Amino acid sequence: MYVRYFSRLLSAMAGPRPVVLSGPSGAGKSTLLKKLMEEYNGVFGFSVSHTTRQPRPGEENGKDYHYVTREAMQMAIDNGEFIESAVFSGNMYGTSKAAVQDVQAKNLICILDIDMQGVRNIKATDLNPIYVSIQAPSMEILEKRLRDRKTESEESLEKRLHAAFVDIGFSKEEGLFDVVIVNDILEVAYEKLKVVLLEEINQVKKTSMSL
Ligand SMILES: Nc1ncnc2c1ncn2[C@@H]1O[C@H](COP(=O)(O)OP(=O)(O)OP(=O)(O)O)[C@@H](O)[C@H]1O
Ligand SMILES: Nc1nc2c(ncn2[C@@H]2O[C@H](COP(=O)(O)O)[C@@H](O)[C@H]2O)c(=O)[nH]1
Repeated sequence: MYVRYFSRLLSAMAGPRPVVLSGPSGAGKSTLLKKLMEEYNGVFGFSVSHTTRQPRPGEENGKDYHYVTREAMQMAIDNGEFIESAVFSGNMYGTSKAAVQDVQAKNLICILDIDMQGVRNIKATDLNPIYVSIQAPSMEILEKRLRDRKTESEESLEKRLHAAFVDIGFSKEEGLFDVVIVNDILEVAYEKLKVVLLEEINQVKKTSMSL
């Protein structure tokens, strides 16, 4: 009984486990993440990554990403400011230590939206997140979603589809992800995601109620 009590106490003190959302570009990670943030106000916090890609219309510096030059990003990486970084579709992306700490300091569930290289790099850290892979139902549907989003040039689209092909193979690797969710019907995928995160959501709600 005491063992269970102390292990619960220790896990509450450690704060909620972060969540890694990964999967091909266009699979629906940002869409699902946005729904979580809207439904659970004050439960989740987004780890704002750095990137060297240009902002898309509607994206905000400091909210969607920290948009930086290659030189600034490389310097920060060399200074040890990042827990992981990767080159994706010709641009640099990375999770700074500060991005994660900012969210964890508020005792929120930290969500990282990162590519497969990031997943492998995070595995080598002590972050201990829940790893969720979001997949589209097929390559054809993925391509249609990416084209319809109208954010990519033909060149960028080709690179992203190639990365997606590799990603789909890796997502089947034993033990890499805690769960793989196929995002076909959005509401169904969202319900599945909530079930996976329920324990952490309840922990944050309970802690904030007792404060
Ligand atoms: N279940 C779904 N059914 C139909 N369209 C969807 C579904 N989920 C997402 N979409 C649409 O597909 C497009 C890609 O989704 P989203 O931008 O969330 O993908 P992503 O995985 O975050 O991509 P990236 O890694 O490039 O940021 C968006 O236009 C979104 O509205
Ligand atoms: N390894 C990392 N990957 C990241 C990070 N931030 C985003 N990403 C991934 O990049 C691609 C493309 O994103 P987009 O916004 O240009 O469409 C996508 O798979 C993201 O998950 C990061 O900090 N590290």
